[in-house]
Amino acid sequence: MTIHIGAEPGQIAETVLLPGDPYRARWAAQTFLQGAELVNETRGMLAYTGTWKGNRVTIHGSGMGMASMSIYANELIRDYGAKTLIRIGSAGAMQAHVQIRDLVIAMTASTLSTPSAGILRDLNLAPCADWGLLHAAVTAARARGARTHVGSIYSSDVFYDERPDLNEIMTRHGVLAVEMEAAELYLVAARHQARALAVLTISDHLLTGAALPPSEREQSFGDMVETALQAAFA
Ligand SMILES: O=P(O)(O)O[C@H]1O[C@H](CO)[C@@H](O)[C@H]1O
Ligand SMILES: O=c1cc[nH]c(=O)[nH]1
Repeated sequence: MTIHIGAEPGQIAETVLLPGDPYRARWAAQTFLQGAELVNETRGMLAYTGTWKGNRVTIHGSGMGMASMSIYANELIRDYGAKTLIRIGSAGAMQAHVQIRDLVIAMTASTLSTPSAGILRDLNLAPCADWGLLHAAVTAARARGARTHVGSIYSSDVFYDERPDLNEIMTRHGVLAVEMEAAELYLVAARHQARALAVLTISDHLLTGAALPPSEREQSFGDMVETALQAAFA
């Protein structure tokens, strides 16, 4: 047990999928895992451990934002021995060719700052996905026939952004999408020799205002979850 995770030692698998939304953790565990058991509900942050094709997996909510992700990533790696952490999240598209429902697999994540900034000080360390996971996820996503983009994303500290100038600069520099956790996940994982990746589903479009209808969310998120599971055990 840690301050934020109520699981007993051994109840967390070495492979952890991390959706921001704890209810997505419950849905993904019930849909994709065999024998899923609730292993955490501290602060309502649901986590389930079960198996996928015989491999042990935990699906654990991370909450929204890098401060929350930092807490869970630190405790999962340092206290429970997690070795592979894959974020499964929604994101807003920042490029015209990236469409609603598309998958974005993040090689790297730009930020204004992260909770790790106090440790890194003046070092502008580029948060970077694990290459093996990235390669396996791209292979799996393309084999499924999912429209998939691979490149850089932006991890924002705010959802209600008031810097249209910044978005325009990022669009010009090829940033594919915005979300709120991947950069800190990559940095914490790197610091503790764990593997990390973010596989994202485009839920809305910053340039067009289009958004995924709630009724279609599960099927779209399904491609993301299965891609993450295939990558973890490739
Ligand atoms: O769908 P999730 O995984 O929560 O991810 C995105 O959605 C939340 C904002 O609505 C932020 O957490 C952002 O990163
Ligand atoms: O952080 C996020 C997530 C989804 N869509 C956005 O516009 N931002």
